[in-house]
Amino acid sequence: MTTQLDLYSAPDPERTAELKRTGILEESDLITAGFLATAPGGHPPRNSGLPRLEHPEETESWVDARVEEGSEFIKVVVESTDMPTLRTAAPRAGGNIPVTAAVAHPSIIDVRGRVSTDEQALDGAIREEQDYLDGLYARVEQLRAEVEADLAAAPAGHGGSAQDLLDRDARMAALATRRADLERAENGLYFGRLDRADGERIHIGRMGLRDEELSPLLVDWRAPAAASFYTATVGSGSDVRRRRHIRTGRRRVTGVNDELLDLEQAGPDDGAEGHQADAFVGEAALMESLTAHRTGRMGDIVATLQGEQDRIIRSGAEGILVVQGGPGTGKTAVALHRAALLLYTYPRIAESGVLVVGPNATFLSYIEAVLPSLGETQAVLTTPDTLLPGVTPTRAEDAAVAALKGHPAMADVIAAAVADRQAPARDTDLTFDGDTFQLAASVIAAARSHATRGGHDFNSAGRAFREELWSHVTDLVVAHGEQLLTDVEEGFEAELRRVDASLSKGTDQLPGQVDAAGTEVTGTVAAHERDRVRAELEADADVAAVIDGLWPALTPEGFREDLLGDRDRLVSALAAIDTDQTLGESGPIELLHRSAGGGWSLADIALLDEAAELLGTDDTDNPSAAVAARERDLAYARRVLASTGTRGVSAEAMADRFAERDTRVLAERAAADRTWAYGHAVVDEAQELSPMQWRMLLRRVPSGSLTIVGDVHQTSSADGTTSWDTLTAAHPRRRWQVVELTVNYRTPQEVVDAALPVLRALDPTAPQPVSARSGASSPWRLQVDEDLIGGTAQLAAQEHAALAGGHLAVIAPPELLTDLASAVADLVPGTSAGEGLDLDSSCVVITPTQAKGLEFDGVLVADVGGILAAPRGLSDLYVAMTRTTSGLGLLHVGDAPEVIAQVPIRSLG
Ligand SMILES: Nc1ncnc2c1ncn2[C@@H]1O[C@H](COP(=O)(O)OP(=O)(O)OP(=O)(O)O)[C@@H](O)[C@H]1O
Repeated sequence: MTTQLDLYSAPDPERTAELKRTGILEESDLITAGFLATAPGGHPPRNSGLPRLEHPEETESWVDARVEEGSEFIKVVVESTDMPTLRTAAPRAGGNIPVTAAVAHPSIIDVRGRVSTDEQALDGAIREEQDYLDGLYARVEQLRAEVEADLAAAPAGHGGSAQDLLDRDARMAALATRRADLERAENGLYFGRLDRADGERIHIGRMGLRDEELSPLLVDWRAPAAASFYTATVGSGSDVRRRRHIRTGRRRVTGVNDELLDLEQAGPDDGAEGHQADAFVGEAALMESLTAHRTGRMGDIVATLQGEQDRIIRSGAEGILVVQGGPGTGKTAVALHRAALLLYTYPRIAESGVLVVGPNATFLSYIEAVLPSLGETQAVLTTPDTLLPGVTPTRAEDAAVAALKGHPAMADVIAAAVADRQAPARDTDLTFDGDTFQLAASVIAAARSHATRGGHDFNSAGRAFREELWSHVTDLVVAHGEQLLTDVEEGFEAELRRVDASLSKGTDQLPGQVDAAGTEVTGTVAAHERDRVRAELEADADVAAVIDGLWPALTPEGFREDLLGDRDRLVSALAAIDTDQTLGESGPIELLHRSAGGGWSLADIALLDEAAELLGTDDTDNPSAAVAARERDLAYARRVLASTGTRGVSAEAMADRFAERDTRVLAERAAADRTWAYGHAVVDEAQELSPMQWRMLLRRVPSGSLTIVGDVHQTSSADGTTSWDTLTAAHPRRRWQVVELTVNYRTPQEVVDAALPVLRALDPTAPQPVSARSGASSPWRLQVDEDLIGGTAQLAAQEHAALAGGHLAVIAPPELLTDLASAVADLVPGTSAGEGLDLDSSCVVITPTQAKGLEFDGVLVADVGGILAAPRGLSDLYVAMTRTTSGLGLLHVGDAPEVIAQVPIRSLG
């Protein structure tokens, strides 16, 4: 049964009196106002402490009230159900607190506490915004109809040149994009309004819309005109008088919150909240969003961005912006919104795309919907292990080997190893046609010096080197031939003289100075004869082996195998650097040598990329990419011709046009090309990257425009960054700026406080983190000495049931994962774990590394001691404890580790 409640209603005084009489409300409870609104579907937020609805389609109601200074809390009393009463976060003075209560039988909901508002003003505001929203949708419908008409009117595609077909293709693609844009309008199209002192109103939304006269109806949130929606505060000098947040559910306005920024203008009953300079922007809308259920996927926060976040998002595209921030401060959200803003603002970035790098595939699934929801598809989402097209790491590797391969000195090792492959200058013999020729060391050295002049890559320089040697060898062979001819000639003349003498008959002319093949028998070889000699030389496998061997064409993969698989080569390359001091004394040669063969590891990717950069492309040996591209173009051309019924154009001719104008979408082209120059890159969980991975990444963005977000207290990889100074110092020529986010939007203050000793153990000087809300969680710990797996699984089942459909993560050390996942799955069907983690599952069992960047309604940390035992155990524990939006349980074997000792104990009940 669906129950509809009035959108807004004042509390019923009679009913209130009855509630006081029956003791549900206390006499001292002051009820000044209460409002209800309904939105079908959904569940109460986890933080409400209310059970999930068995039939969520019945109703979900929320109460929105302004809480005045001095109030401690507001409480929602739900009569006629046995649901607990709700105590929300202690309100900030002057802020709005949304309270969500799910009511199966909503006979009455009252708000108590000192709350006040003017429901008539709100009612009017909602009607006003509903009218505006209706107008926006009318315009959207009109634009949609135009796009559909254009699509229908597009020529069927018969006949015409290949160029015409391509133009038609491009036009259809543009119309389809426009249609997709307009479809996005169904979700949160309009969310903000600014009233300026001069009476101008700006309506802000997910996209820009204009009326038929081209006057703006809706300003895209990214446009400069929208900036003050996120940043204007009382006393900030802006001319904004009122900021209004409009909450919508599809095409219906469900709530309005006003903040008056020009307090002198605000009357006492303006129906709006005053705004403190340090308060949140649109607090009611923000709190509603923060306490909503997690879905397993990140959503955009475009309606509730806060000032410090907005300033980062809008800062210019130049240089590298490092955003440091504790857990939950919105770094990921900010980085993605910044990418959307840059794509919108700078055409040159849109033309070359944005690279988004995240720590693992699960994290990419978690964030993948954010940019499309903001209308941006020109981004390539990737992880460090897929940054090198065509190479997939399949091999696990020791942390010590991985750390060694990630060390910045490996760049010198690779460079030295590459140099070692360039023509060692020693006398070298080769045999051709039964004769032995010598390439003198001095000739090889000169050719090498000519080839490396001008800073060419290894393979280009190698081509020049080999060409010089081929030419030299040809000279040697030709000279040898000339010598033979001279010898023959001299022998012939001697013979003639002998004959002359014997015949006593003089001669001054030899028969035929030029023979039939054009060879000048006087000693100079004709050009075409030289070419013939060169061709014969090149066809000689032994000669080619000697010349190619002096400076071989190399692929990065072959080079890496040759290097790591050959102890002598390693010794020689490592001799280039002071191994004791730079790579440690743990036997770098042995560690690296051992890691040869058996596929690629993650750390190999950056080494291969470094090698690829120095080696350059080897087109001669690798035509396959070009062949594959041609086949793809041909197949596509045939499909287009077949589907459009075009005659008179061959698939080959059309494919030729594709080759000139690659029809793959930008993101596809970029992802397949190692040398693609992205317009901007976003690097998330950036603290995890090794110095060698940084070199690889920075190469992808020659413009040097990057947004790097991370937290140096959450670093878990052995070769990751624990100070941004190290990173900036390693690349002094780049332009760096480090900024900080300070407020945790994910984790309630109680959890932040519970994690504080861990943070302080990591860094005693770390600033005290602040959360946006409190009162939503009571972290606990429990000693589980016997049957850790079974005990944890049981607790997980209990917690999962208590979440009533909310998302639970059990975070455990890697060695427990398999057993724990199967034990939890026995009790909680549908539990997901391991590779290919299903984020839609309401229960997951994961390691701290896998949990990076994710968030859940509740978290159970299994075996705190086991997590702390890892090389970066404190960081891992800090990550694990800060993934929750509400509940946190910590399980430990034996005495509680010191860093969690002050968390209250929960007894097994
Ligand atoms: N202004 C905001 N409005 C609404 N929600 C927000 C806002 N800022 C952050 N959040 C929410 O807070 C949560 C944490 O954000 P996010 O994952 O971006 O933080 P983070 O700094 O990357 O965290 P971590 O370092 O722990 O991975 C997300 O659910 C995000 O949507």
